[in-house]
Amino acid sequence: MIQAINYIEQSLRDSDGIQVTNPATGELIASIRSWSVADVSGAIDRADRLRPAWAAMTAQERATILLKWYNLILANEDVLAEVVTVEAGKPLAEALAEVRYGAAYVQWYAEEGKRAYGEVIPSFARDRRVLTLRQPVGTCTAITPWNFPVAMITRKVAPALAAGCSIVVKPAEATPLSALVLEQLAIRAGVPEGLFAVTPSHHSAAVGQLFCTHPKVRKLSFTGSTRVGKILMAQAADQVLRLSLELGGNAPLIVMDDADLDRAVRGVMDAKFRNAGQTCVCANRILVHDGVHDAFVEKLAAAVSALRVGNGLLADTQIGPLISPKEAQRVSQLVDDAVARGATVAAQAQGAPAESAFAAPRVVTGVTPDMDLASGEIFGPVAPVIRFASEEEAIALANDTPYGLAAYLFTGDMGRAWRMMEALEYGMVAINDGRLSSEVAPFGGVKQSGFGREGSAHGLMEYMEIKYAMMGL
Ligand SMILES: NC(=O)C1=CN([C@@H]2O[C@H](COP(=O)(O)OP(=O)(O)OC[C@H]3O[C@@H](n4cnc5c(N)ncnc54)[C@H](OP(=O)(O)O)[C@@H]3O)[C@@H](O)[C@H]2O)C=CC1
Ligand SMILES: O=C(O)CCCC(=O)O
Repeated sequence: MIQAINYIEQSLRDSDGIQVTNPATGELIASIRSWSVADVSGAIDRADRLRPAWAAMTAQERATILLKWYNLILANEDVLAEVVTVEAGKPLAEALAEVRYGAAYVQWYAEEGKRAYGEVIPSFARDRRVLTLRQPVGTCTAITPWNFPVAMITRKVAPALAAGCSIVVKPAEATPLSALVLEQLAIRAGVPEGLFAVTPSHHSAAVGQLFCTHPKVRKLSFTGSTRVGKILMAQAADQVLRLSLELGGNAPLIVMDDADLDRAVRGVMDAKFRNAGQTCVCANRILVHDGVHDAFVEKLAAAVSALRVGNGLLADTQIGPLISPKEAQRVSQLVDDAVARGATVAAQAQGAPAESAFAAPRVVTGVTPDMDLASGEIFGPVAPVIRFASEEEAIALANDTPYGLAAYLFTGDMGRAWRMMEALEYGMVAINDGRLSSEVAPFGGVKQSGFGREGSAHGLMEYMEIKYAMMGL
């Protein structure tokens, strides 16, 4: 932490700043500068002034700097992981995995930026030539959440910089420290100071509005709740601003009666309990075929009861706190409501201190789709189990939600896997596995989970425009 504090010294302020606390202990970690809307506006102007020189560089020159940034992130991975753990709560091993995952986006886009090819299209006339080129969108903005304080930044900033854009980022108020360290490492790598600017602010709504209305801004990329995504989309209409929205999810995880149950349990442990259930791709409803329901629940209950809950800095912790005591209370209320309506807590891990940000990992059976535990995004370590009797019913239940981000399917029949994968109305489907996130793959949703893709070659195109050039001979 001391090294991290050295990196971000300039951002540290007295008690009037943003108070960053450790969710595991409630302790104050740092008080940092909260940017005013006028200051953020100035940061956008500056990023816009620096942009043309950056865009004029070759992709290879930008790649060299991005690869330096990648190496600096890895060289400082322990520092960054500790910052992630103390500000977001996730266990140190998971924090380190996030830092490496986040760094991988920087490496990927350093390389992919060199492949932003145009086309020569067979012409519509003998005396005309038709071509396209890819050009950077311009000055971009991003708003990021607290659940992945490193990776949600790098997967927006790396493609933006690789494409030749500048970008101003407002991180979540709960987790600005990782973002500030990333910014300092980027500057050390050679990214001109201000081209990628981090502007933590108490005034999230006003900064969001500024990002949508500042005349120099050409794009906003947002990861967070569907509620805020809708506000931003409405605000962006006035400027016809380009948007990428990565919003909430309600991921089904379907276990068919021909599935390998041990594999399915491992899948739930990955897809449900990663980051204590606080990811938008976390399995939110475990749909289990009648024929294997009891056997599956028994295995899942054993695995969940054995989870070790505690402070993320302790070596054997598997489940850290939620981001705040309020979130833990909200998750408990969802479980209480389901139980009052007939559901049962079939298993619970021990060790979550009461009246804190910790929430006990639980398996809840007898859940029906009308319960809030099944219809909303839980964002906590609770696995609600819903029974079904046929493939058709599983698909109908899975698709019966306004969300469409990720879905998981466990089956031993490859024909069924293909058929069901096609029928699931989701941007991402994992078959016989609980993890699908990777810098090489396009991450994103359909329906009210948003639009746009992050990662892969598609993620670069979010920061580029196609220009069509026609030449008469
Ligand atoms: N898709 C995903 O990855 C995520 C989904 N969620 C879902 O959202 C729920 C609530 O989480 P929460 O953190 O409140 O998510 P939010 O959508 O409120 O926050 C995400 C980001 O948006 C900012 N923000 C908040 N209000 C506005 C606004 N009016 N205009 C512009 N930016 C705004 C936040 O800033 P600040 O924090 O500084 O207020 C933060 O940087 C979770 O329980 C979960 O269901 C949450 C996080 C990530
Ligand atoms: O919850 C999120 O928004 C972050 C996605 C996590 C991932 O990349 O897997």
